[in-house]
Amino acid sequence: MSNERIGVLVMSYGTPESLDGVEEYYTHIRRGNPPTPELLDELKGRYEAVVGGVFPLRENTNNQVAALQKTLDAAAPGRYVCYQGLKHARPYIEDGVEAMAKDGITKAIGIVLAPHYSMMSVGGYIKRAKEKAGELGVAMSFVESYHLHPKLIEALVDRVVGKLGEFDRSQPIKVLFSAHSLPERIREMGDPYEKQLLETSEAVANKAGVADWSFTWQSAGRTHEPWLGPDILDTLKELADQGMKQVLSAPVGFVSDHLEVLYDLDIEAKAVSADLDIHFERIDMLNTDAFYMEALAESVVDKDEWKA
Ligand SMILES: CC1=C(CCC(=O)O)c2cc3nc(cc4[nH]c(cc5[nH]c(cc1n2)c(C)c5CCC(=O)O)c(CCC(=O)O)c4C)C(CCC(=O)O)=C3C
Ligand SMILES: [Fe+2]
Repeated sequence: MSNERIGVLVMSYGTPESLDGVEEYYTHIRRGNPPTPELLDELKGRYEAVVGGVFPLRENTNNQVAALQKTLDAAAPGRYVCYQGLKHARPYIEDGVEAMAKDGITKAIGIVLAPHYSMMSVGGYIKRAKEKAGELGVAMSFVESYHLHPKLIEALVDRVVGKLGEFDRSQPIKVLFSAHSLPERIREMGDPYEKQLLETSEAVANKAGVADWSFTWQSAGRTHEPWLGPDILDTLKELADQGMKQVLSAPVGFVSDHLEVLYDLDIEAKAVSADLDIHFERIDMLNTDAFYMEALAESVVDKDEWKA
C-alpha cells in the first residue's frame, strides 16, 4: 500500500459568474461563435427569471466537490484529492488537470457530475481531460457512467416516493422522467445515452412501485437540426388530452439545481401545466445527497487501478 495521492477531477457543466459573464459562457457553448443579441437576451432573461441573476449551479458544484472530498476522506483517508474542472466556465477542465500537475499529482481519476454517458456530453468532457493530461504527463482513468449505481437509484427512489406523498393518491399520477435532449443524430452514432436514461428510469420506477411512468426529453438546444423528442411541453399537452391531472417530474439526467431545472421545469413546464389544469410537482435534486456522494465515491474507488 503506497501513500501516494490520487487526483480526482470532478467535472461539471459550469455556469457564468454573473449576468455579465453570460455572453462569454454562451460563446464557449457555441464553440467560439458569439450568440445573436436575441439569443443572448433570451438566455439572460432565463437566468434573471430564476433567482434574479444568481447562478446556483456554481455553489452547488462547489458543495458537491467538497462533499465528495469528505466522503472519499472517510473511505480512504489521505488518498484522494479532488479538483474541479468545468466544461464551459472557469476553472475549465484543462485548468483542473493543470492544477493537479502543479501539485505533483501523476495519477488521477475523472468523473462527471452527470450519471449518463453520451459521446456529446460526458465523452466530450473526458476527451478534453485526456488531452491535457497527456500533455502534462498525468495518467488518468475515467468513470464513464454510474446510471445504475444502487445508491444513485436509492437516492432517486427516496425523492420520488417522498414527492408522491404530496399528490392525491386516490387519483392517477403520471411520473415523467426526463433528461437534456441531444441532437437526433446520436442515434446513428450508437450512443448509449438513451438506453442508460431508460434503464435509470425503469430501475427507479420499479423500486418506487410506480407503474404509470414515461420518459420524455427537455431543454432541447436552439439549433436548426432535429433534437430528440417528445419534448416535455408536448408530453404535458398529450397527457392533458388523455385526462391526466397530476404529474410528478423526475429529471434524472440532472443532479443539481440549475437553469434547466429551475427555469425549464419549475417556471416553463409548471406554467404550461397550470394552463392545462395539471398539478405539476418536481422531485428535489440530488445536490449533496449522502447516497449520491457515496455513489460517486464508490465509482471513483472502483476505478482506482493503482490501489494495493
Ligand atoms: C447533455 C447535456 C446536459 C446534461 C449533462 C451535463 O450536465 O453535462 C446539459 C446540461 C446543462 N446545460 C446547461 C446550460 C446550457 N446548455 C446549452 C446548450 C446545450 N446543452 C447541450 C447538452 C447538455 N447540457 C447541448 C448539446 C447544447 C447545444 C450546444 C452544444 O452543442 O453544446 C445552453 C445554450 C442555450 C440553450 O441552447 O439553451 C445553455 C445555457 C447547464 C447549466 C445551467 C446553469 O447555468 O444553471 C447544464 C447543467
Ligand atoms: Fe446544456
